[in-house]
Amino acid sequence: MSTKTVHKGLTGVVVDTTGISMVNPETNSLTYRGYPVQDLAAHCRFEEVAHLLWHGELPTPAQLAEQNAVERAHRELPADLVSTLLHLPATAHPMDTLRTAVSILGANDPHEDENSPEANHAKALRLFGALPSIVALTQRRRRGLLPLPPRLDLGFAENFLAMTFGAVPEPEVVRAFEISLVLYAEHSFNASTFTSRVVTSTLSDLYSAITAAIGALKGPLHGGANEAVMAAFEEIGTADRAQEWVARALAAKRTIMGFGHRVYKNGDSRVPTMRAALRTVAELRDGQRLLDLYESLAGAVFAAKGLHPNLDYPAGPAYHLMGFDTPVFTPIFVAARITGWTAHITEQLAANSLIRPSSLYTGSAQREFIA
Ligand SMILES: CC(=O)SCCNC(=O)CCNC(=O)[C@H](O)C(C)(C)COP(=O)(O)OP(=O)(O)OC[C@H]1O[C@@H](n2cnc3c(N)ncnc32)[C@H](O)[C@@H]1OP(=O)(O)O
Ligand SMILES: O=C([O-])CC(=O)C(=O)O
Repeated sequence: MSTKTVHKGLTGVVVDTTGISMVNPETNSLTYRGYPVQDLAAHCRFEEVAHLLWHGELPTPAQLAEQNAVERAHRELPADLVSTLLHLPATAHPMDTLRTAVSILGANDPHEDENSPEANHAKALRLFGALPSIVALTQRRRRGLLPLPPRLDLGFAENFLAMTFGAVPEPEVVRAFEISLVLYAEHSFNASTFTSRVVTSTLSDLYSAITAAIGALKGPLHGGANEAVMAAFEEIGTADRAQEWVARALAAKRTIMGFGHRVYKNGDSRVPTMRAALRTVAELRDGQRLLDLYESLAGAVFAAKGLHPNLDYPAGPAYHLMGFDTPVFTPIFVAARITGWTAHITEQLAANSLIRPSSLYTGSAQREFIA
């Protein structure tokens, strides 16, 4: 009889230390490098939060200007990348397009295999600048529109939206979008970040770690839930149908996307901030019907199962009201989480140990081979 204990799903297993963020389920709080995420969302540009995650401190004006200059220089996508992306089927999932794009950027980077902190920071900035352009291209292509050039006079969030929709929207919508980026930026050892650390631990390259992380984020139990939330809203239709829909879904043992969390059991610390951002967008974009459905479904799920919403629940409808197609929601999450992923890759390399857990064998006993 084995004395090994199986930690299914690694629940509760502490696999390493991190100085990047702290998720505290007891107090329902999340801090990035010590700062409460709500304060960062209220007061910081997303670029400042990116600097904080990468360097441990908020930037001085000079540091921010320097980082912005590099990020903006990467917004223009290489022509061969654009041409390859335009050859992918127009029906490809935008997460597949994004994963392919990162892979191509890696293959074209002569410094791909350099793993010094400086080389990897340069790659992080390259992806930080390029990802919104790839997401915008993908969204426009879905609507039969040509890609737009980047706007180098604009900040990260404004440029992202202008490249997608052709103009900068109302300042309140830009702020709501930027708040979502700050909230999505980092969340300790979630599945995609852990994936990036596993790949990094083999001393593979940053682009390989990020393509793997994108694959992990795509699943509906993780980042893909923000898309699945919209599918549920469409299925339910109106607020008055939510309770009956929940009863049927739970009776059929369906998972209700956008609810529950591996770490937070009493509510996701980011939800109130994102819910307020959703409300702002809903007021500007005729979203009362969606808001009613949001509240009614949340109430019905809590009443039936005691589950709280996670960040994907308010983010999905907010992106919908901003004008994004549902399959583009998780790619936006990627454009934000690239900051957290790359901070973790650097942290992993600074004190690396190959990540290779053990397993408890339950297959056939050893037997004789007969040729
Ligand atoms: C940004 C993010 O990635 S946040 C996460 C996004 N993912 C989702 O929204 C997907 C829906 N949620 C889920 O599938 C789960 O809550 C997870 C995967 C996020 C967390 O899973 P776990 O930590 O394994 O869940 P946990 O052990 O707490 O589940 C307890 C019970 O609640 C149930 N449960 C948890 N979440 C849900 C849900 N969304 N719908 C229905 N039942 C659920 C589980 O089936 C389990 O039921 P049981 O005791 O009868 O078997
Ligand atoms: O922490 C998790 O398991 C998932 C999550 O909320 C995130 O990655 O933002």
